[in-house]
Amino acid sequence: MSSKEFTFDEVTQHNKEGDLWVVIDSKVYDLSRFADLHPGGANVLYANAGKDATQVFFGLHRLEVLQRPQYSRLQVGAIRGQTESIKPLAPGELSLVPYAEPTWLTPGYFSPYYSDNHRQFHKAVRAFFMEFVYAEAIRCEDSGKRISQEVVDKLSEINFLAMRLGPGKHLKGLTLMGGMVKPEEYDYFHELSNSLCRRWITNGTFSDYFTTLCKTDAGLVVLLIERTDAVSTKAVKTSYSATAGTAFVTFDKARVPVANTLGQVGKGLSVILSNFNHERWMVTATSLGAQRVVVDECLKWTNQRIAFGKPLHAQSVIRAKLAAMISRVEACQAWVENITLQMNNMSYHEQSDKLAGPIALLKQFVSKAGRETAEDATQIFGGRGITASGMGKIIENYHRTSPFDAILAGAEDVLGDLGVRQAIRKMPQNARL
Ligand code: HEM
Repeated sequence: MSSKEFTFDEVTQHNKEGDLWVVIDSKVYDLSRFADLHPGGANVLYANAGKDATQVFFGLHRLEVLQRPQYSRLQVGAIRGQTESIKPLAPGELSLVPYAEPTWLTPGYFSPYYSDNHRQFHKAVRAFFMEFVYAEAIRCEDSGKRISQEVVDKLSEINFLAMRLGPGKHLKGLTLMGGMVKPEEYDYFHELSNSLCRRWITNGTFSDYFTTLCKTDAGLVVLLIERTDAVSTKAVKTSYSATAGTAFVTFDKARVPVANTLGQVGKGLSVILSNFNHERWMVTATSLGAQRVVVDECLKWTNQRIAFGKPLHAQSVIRAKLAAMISRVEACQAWVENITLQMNNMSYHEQSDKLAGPIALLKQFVSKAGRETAEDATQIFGGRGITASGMGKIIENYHRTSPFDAILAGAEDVLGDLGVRQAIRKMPQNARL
């Protein structure tokens, strides 16, 4: 990238085919030779030759286009006396777009639930994911390949997978996030605060061990089955993720040591059910993180996309959609945080008794809200919301993958039913109108 400086008058001289410069956010690009290669065609570039194309550029491209090496090298200098104002977030940096972050992370707002330690922890985890995981996750989603051992090792270094199991005695003696939080102080709000970071499930195709519910003459039992020649897996293509490793697993006379029995023989179902509340809560937390990203994308897009001379948000129908999605994500956040507070203060058995119903209803509500938001966002982005690259790629991804949240750990209808049945079970005998 050149550090040369130009006046705007100098740029305006380069205004024709074969000698074509534009200014984007104070930076000067020489597109003379690129014009014929431009995916959007040469004519649109000729129409902007020698001009400041910032607005028109951001109506059609994501910022990341300019950061790709093959395009960043088209920059020949900058306009004298001006500095760039449009920058990507640094790792760990918070979005300043309204509602893109929950209030506990927004300067000037308050929360009864989080301490400064939660905030520092969240910042460090977010920075870690941006620095070490995000690029790899995107690469593997495109290729369907297993994540590298290097990233797995990085995650192990901070004991991320152990933290994903929630607070508890399994954390004893571990150094969490480089010592940022003591194992005995790690709580469900720390875990919730991780939810703004994307992650993927590695199972089936990549697993070394399979936690399996088996039917025996003595009843159901859960076994930890090691991958051997007797175990084969076949990748299953899904609409939600290439890196989820979803697989069809076949066991052919696999033998398992008695020591690999989880729980008691005949009580297998209890073992499987024992994790459900935490898993369902975790799904609501990750859905919430994704919904915030969608709000951030939609507010930016409706602000920068100019149609008929006005930003998209000049249309009341667009503002109504934004209002609905903001309200939904704030409602979800408030409910998730309330449940998280209960989890922090209840024993495992109290949680099983008092929270199974509320968590089931919460998950139903959050995943439905997510899918409504996915629909609204797709309408706002139009054709770009259904293309997997370019401006609407995150919306396309969320619209395609949000049904995952509606199914994983219990489908919406089943959870709604469970929530109400739990409430009915707890009705006082003498309750009358
Ligand atoms: C440094 C300057 C530019 C670069 C590197 C660039 C690069 C690209 C790339 C890579 C795409 C493919 C879509 C994507 O990945 O988002 C694209 C699409 C497009 N570009 Fe550019 N572009 C530049 C400037 C401009 C300008 C000044 C205009 C003016 C109108 C323009 C109009 C378009 C259009 C109309 C499309 C198709 C968009 C769509 O189908 O949604 N580009 N450009």
